Amino acid sequence: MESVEDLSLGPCTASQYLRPFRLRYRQNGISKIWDFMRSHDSVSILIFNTSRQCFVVVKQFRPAVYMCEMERKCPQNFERKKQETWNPLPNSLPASVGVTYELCAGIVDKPELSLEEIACREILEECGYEVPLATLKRITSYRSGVGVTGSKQTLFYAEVTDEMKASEGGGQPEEGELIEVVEIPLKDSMDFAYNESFPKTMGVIFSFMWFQTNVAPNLLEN
Ligand SMILES: Nc1ncnc2c1ncn2[C@@H]1O[C@H](COP(=O)(O)OP(=O)(O)O[C@H]2O[C@H](CO)[C@@H](O)[C@H](O)[C@H]2O)[C@@H](O)[C@H]1O
Ligand SMILES: [Mg+2]
Repeated sequence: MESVEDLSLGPCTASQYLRPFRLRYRQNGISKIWDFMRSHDSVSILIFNTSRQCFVVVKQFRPAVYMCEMERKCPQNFERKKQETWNPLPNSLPASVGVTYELCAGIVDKPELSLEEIACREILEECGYEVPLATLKRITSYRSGVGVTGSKQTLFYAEVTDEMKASEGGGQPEEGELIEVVEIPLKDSMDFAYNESFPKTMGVIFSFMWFQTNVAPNLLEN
């Protein structure tokens, strides 16, 4: 699917996405420190296409996932030899080890927009469906990466039909996004959720299960 080449690893000294800090504190009289990162909150959306009885999810290359595999297979690349410079990395792993299945999602980085507005924009940009704001259903919110970022993720549900398809989706090319839209038939969805050979986020697994309990029993048999 993807080709990833010319890799090199460098230090992250200033980022608009991640800001590392160390907190010193005393808890019940005991002095402690904790290292953490500030990152954006996010929204994600479980999309179900009723015309085709399938979930609409996205698939994309995630550098963080790819580099976990890199560290597992070639730990020497993470040695802090010349941390202040860019160290070239061998092209030893296929890009596919860093590709994950995810819910359509986006970071919350526009204070002037509501979470629902951000969610609707992401659905259009990434998956190509025009979803009316009022039809979006909030499922719940939860904390992710509680040891490191603790950021809040809010999960929505959107029902779409083929008639609501306005574009191919795929993300914003000007932001470098390269997203594949994938349809998972409802009948295969629980097998997919538990099949570890399809790397995926917890959001996919949880929301597919939520659907089984909360939506599937109300679907008309056809
Ligand atoms: N660390 C980084 N380095 C460089 N560029 C970056 C970056 N983070 C974001 N970007 C840029 O900002 C864009 C953000 O895209 P989205 O708003 O779709 O968020 P995304 O779905 O990637 O992650 C959001 O949603 C998922 C799913 O909830 C969360 O896991 C995730 O933390 C949250 O950012 C990326 O395409 C990229 O251009
Ligand atoms: Mg996204």
